[in-house]
Amino acid sequence: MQLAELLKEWPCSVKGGSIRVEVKGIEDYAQGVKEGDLFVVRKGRNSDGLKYINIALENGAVGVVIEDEKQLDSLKLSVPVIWVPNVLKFMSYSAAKINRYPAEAMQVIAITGTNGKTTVSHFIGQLLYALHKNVIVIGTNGIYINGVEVHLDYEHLTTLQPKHLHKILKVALRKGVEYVVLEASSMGLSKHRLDDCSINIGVFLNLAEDHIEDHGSYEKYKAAKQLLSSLSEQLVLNGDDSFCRTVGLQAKKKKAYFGLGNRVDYQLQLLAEGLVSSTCCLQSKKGQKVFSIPFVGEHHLQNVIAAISTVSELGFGVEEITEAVEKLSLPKGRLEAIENEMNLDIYIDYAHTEAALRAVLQTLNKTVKRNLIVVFSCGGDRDKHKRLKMGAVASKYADMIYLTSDNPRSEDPEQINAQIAAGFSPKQHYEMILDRAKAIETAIQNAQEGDTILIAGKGHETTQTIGSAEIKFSDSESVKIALDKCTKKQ
Ligand SMILES: CC(=O)N[C@H]1[C@@H](OP(=O)(O)OP(=O)(O)OC[C@H]2O[C@@H](n3ccc(=O)[nH]c3=O)[C@H](O)[C@@H]2O)O[C@H](CO)[C@@H](O)[C@@H]1O[C@H](C)C(=O)N[C@@H](C)C(=O)N[C@H](CCC(=O)O)C(=O)O
Ligand SMILES: Nc1ncnc2c1ncn2[C@@H]1O[C@H](COP(=O)(O)OP(=O)(O)OP(=O)(O)O)[C@@H](O)[C@H]1O
Repeated sequence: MQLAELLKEWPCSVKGGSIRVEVKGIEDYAQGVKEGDLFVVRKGRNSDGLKYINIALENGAVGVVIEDEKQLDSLKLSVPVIWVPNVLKFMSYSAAKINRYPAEAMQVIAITGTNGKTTVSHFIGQLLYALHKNVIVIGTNGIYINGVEVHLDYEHLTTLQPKHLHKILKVALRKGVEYVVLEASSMGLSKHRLDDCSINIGVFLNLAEDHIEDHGSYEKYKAAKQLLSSLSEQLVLNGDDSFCRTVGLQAKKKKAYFGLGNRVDYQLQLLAEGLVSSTCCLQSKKGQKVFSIPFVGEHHLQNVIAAISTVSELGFGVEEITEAVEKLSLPKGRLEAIENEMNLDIYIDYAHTEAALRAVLQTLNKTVKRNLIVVFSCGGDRDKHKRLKMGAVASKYADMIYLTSDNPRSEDPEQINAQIAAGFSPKQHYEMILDRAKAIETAIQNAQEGDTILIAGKGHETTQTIGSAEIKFSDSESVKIALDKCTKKQ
């Protein structure tokens, strides 16, 4: 696409060079610039793109985009210098336009909330695939087309940067994908990563305190989440959550509420709960239906009803949707059971917020046969307020707690754990083993037949960040190694 064509509908000022050049892509990482790309100068937390203009030009940049108007005069370059009021918005706009707006040709569902985004996106993906639709799911756990993970070379974020997202969507469209399910992180929304995604349905799950340091305050975090409302044509909202209700009240557009409580368009009532499944009744404008869900626990019911209502709003019948629900499975690292010969119930779960830890412990508390043992810690350099609260929640349900390390980053994990332990009840049994693999091994070694062990916080993750080093680490691998050692000893 010609630069002149790209800039036609966008407020900008241009100096120098020719705008009759072909633009192939948009890039804000100078070392990643390819011949024909526009380089976007962005001031970040650690650096300033201004320092890297020469690298971008050497790599073949055909124009440089800036946000600081003063630089229009100070930068003397051989290529056009383009001033735009907001480089993040421009990156989204131009990535969509250069790739010919692939999202417009598909149905796009974007999901936000503090907890459950990955789970609900995978549920929606699984339901649509079961209904014979081609679907791409993009989020924390990676990119999946029709349930199969696609490995691509891109910066792995929950909400992808537009420069990657629209390229991926263009390829997906070519492969016949009709539905796109995106996780909308608060950071992604506030950085305008989803501005040009033609979102058909915006789904609001819940809101709890999280990412406060990233945004500066809880109010700003809330405001970032709320941005999804204005980006979406239609909303599907959790009627049991007060923030979601407020978003719904303020939005003058088509909306549907879901929930376990009253005054919703899609209500899920729990009729009976077994060890691994629940029998539920769905009441909606489309009628009533009793069916089985292959999970127990309130948060799972909330996630299932969020997925059912979204797919129903896309126009599918309740009968076919509920049939598919019976075959749903949880994404990697979400209450993932690890089989073993020691008669232990071992689970890995991505719970790293107070609400998530409560949800998963309440669920396990229903099925635990003997002691409930929890191995966890909290991440360093962020959300310090949640440590004491997570300690209190763990202590309410756990018979034994192993405090360990969970991406301590620049903080001392011992200090992090002291802040968690401040929330424990005075009688709480606990031990601190900072080496996470060792903590997992000790928990398994000391457990007795019938015990349940929850290893919380890292879920599907494959790294542990200690200081500035990113070390390879996986909870599921560590469990398998520990089980091997313990069974050999027996
Ligand atoms: C807070 C945030 O949005 N950070 C992103 C941001 O970093 P930054 O603004 O600090 O950039 P910087 O490193 O200071 O560099 C400034 C500029 O110089 C450029 N540069 C820099 C160095 C260099 O050698 N060459 C170069 O060209 C950079 O590309 C950038 O344009 O720009 C970087 C490059 O585009 C991103 O990698 C980085 O995301 C990081 C990886 C990140 O983890 N972001 C997290 C906070 C995030 O977005 N997470 C959410 C999930 C949160 C949730 O669960 O809600 C997500 O959606 O994944
Ligand atoms: N509806 C829910 N309410 C509370 N907790 C939940 C809910 N759904 C899932 N969880 C808990 O949160 C954890 C993370 O779930 P999931 O990855 O789906 O959420 P997420 O919003 O994508 O998280 P993140 O933003 O951190 O990537 C789960 O492992 C589970 O412990």
